[in-house]
Amino acid sequence: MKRQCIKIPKKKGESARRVLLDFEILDNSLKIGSDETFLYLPLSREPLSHELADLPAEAELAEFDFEAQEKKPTPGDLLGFNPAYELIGDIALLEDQDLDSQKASRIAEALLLTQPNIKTVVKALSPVIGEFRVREFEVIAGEPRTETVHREYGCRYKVDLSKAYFTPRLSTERSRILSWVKEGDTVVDMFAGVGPYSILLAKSNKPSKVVAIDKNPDAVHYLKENISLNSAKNIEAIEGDAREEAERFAGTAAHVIMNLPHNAYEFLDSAVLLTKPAGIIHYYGITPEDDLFESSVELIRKAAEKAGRKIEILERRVVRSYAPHQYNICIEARII
Ligand SMILES: C[S@@+](CC[C@H](N)C(=O)[O-])C[C@H]1O[C@@H](n2cnc3c(N)ncnc32)[C@H](O)[C@@H]1O
Repeated sequence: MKRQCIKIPKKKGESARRVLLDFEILDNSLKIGSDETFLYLPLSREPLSHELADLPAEAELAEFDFEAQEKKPTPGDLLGFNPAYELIGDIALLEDQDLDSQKASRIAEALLLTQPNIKTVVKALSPVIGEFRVREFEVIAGEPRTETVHREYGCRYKVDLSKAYFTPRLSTERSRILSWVKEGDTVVDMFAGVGPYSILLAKSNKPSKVVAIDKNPDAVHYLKENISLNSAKNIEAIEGDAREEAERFAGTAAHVIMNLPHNAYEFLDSAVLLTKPAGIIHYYGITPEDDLFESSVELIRKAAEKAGRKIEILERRVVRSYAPHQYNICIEARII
């Protein structure tokens, strides 16, 4: 099957393969291709510019007709059904809190047997709750821990899932926000968690400064560790309440990221305060299907009007389905 790939002279093939593995963009379901001079390394997605920059200079994007790898047994082959799980670093998370312990153990065993990248299987004991948006877990099998390192777009995020929020499900969303940011912009990430938006943005070298705020001391502990793990520059990690910190950075932000979907509306005054003229708020919400955007747009408009400003809605989109008839949405609003 024809696929996009990295074409590289054979003598540089191994170093290119390692870079692609590191960024998790080598498609392992396909056999690496070759001819007399070149290797063809299949890609699982379009590489970002900083990922391409890390490849040997001789690397180029190309197309190649690949053969599929021989099929290894899957968890579904052992179980007779495909188990639902989320992979965060080397931890597989079974999200169904109603899963009985016998079935959970069978799934865990099948995952550990067939997926060498999984070292621990945990089951969620609660939904994401509280001000810090964390959940409780039970380790079902494997190494007894809830800390892991997750790789995303060439960045590494260390996180203890029982202490700070993290989900890989927003990875596409994070790269979408990256596409909004321009050279020299100041970005304020009001609810930064362990840093997946802030660090990706800082690593792109586009913003002149990223201010990453979180109230959860554990999240900020990992945020700081992740800043050094990724050698991210021009980023300031702040443990504090976004509302209070907004005073300090008033009028500076070209972009304000509000990734606290259940409560972001309570912080709109602060987000407006943060924006410089024509700055953009990236507002996340959880909304019902019969009012996906209208009420949220009104809340943004009211917060802007209170500050004597106007809004222009640039984009609105459904990020993902959240619960029956409820959606995680994002609105991009320019504050004029
Ligand atoms: C849904 S999580 C998002 C984290 C991160 N943006 C991500 O994508 O992984 C929301 C974060 O907001 C933080 N938070 C909640 N209230 C806050 C406040 N008043 N000020 C700053 N951070 C807050 C929580 O601790 C949590 O880490």
